[in-house]
Amino acid sequence: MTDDHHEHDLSPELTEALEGIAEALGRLVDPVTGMPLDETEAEIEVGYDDGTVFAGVTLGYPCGGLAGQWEEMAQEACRPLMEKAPLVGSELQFDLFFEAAGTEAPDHSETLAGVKQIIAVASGKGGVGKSTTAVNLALALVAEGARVGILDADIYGPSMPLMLGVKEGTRPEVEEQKFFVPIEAHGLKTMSLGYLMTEDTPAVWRGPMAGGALQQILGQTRWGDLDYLIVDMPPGTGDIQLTLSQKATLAGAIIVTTPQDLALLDAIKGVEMFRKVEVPVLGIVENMAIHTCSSCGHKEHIFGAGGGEKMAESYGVCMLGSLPLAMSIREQADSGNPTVAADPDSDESLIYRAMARRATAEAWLNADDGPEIEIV
Ligand SMILES: Nc1ncnc2c1ncn2[C@@H]1O[C@H](COP(=O)(O)OP(=O)(O)OP(=O)(O)O)[C@@H](O)[C@H]1O
Repeated sequence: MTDDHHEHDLSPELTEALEGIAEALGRLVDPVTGMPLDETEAEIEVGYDDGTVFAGVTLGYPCGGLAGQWEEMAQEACRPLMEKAPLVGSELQFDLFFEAAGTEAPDHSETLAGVKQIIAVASGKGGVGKSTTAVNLALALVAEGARVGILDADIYGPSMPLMLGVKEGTRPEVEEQKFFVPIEAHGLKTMSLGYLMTEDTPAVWRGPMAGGALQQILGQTRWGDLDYLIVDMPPGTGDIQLTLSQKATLAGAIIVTTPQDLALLDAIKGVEMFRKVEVPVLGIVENMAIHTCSSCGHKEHIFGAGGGEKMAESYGVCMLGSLPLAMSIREQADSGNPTVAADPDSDESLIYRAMARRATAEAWLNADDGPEIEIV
């Protein structure tokens, strides 16, 4: 697509050269999806003004961490054209943009109207590090350039207030007697059952009532404009999880597992549950997969290597990545400053960021194929 802003003053040679630039950009292979831009819904815009070629690529997932790589790829692909008449002597200014695809959700309440995609983070069983992963993935999306909210729907142990360093006893503001205002932490809009529970209430929220409570908290929070709302689901694959998946129009689900056989079997149940309700599984995260010895740095697959990968392959889902069992991940989460917020360029943070890009890229590709899924 050629920007027609200045087209009337462009010579036919210049117009042709700019079209060549657009074509060269269209052939670039997106490092995250592995697809040439031409085969995706990426938008390419090219314009020219006073010795500068302006080129922009808009992707459907946030990708700020790869902006430098894109710049190099674009400059290299366009160089042959930039070195030839009529562009020789001009400069190429390249910009990478992001625009999340919206999920059509006519049944959504007004509070969710500004939310483009809801993504669930789930696990087949408890204790695999689902909440830690959900929080770090949400922060990773912020680091990549998205507006993100997170709903802690873990009724059995809402750990988010602690993990995000929200002071005990902080309660969300209530507007018009029925809307919660999310609490901001580390650049995220957050809402948790933990903000509403007191020592006496947990029992009331659990069990059969929980599904309704979650539904209510999801719909009664004024999320505002968000690219992604991450829902940290309760562990397991029972009725509560199913209800939430059916009632909210989910753009996709991410499943967290550890590499042990039993956890993997439970993760398979998770994949099957989402498939049953036609929610696309965006991928599997393998957590606590490798142990690094804190004194000698030796790395070991304590539960055996490749379990998550094999499972992902045999179920036709994407393996988003593996996280090590790392003292830093636990300590940072437990002290209210999760890894990606504490050190966005550490090795572990880069893994979370790559996984976040890949998962949202999957959601983008899914949004392209055919009709939106709507379950009521
Ligand atoms: N990769 C990791 N390395 C080290 N510790 C981790 C890692 N991931 C999570 N943990 C730690 O494991 C514990 C359990 O994690 P978390 O609360 O995220 O699990 P969960 O699956 O959400 O649990 P539940 O289902 O009980 O809510 C926490 O103390 C957390 O800090």
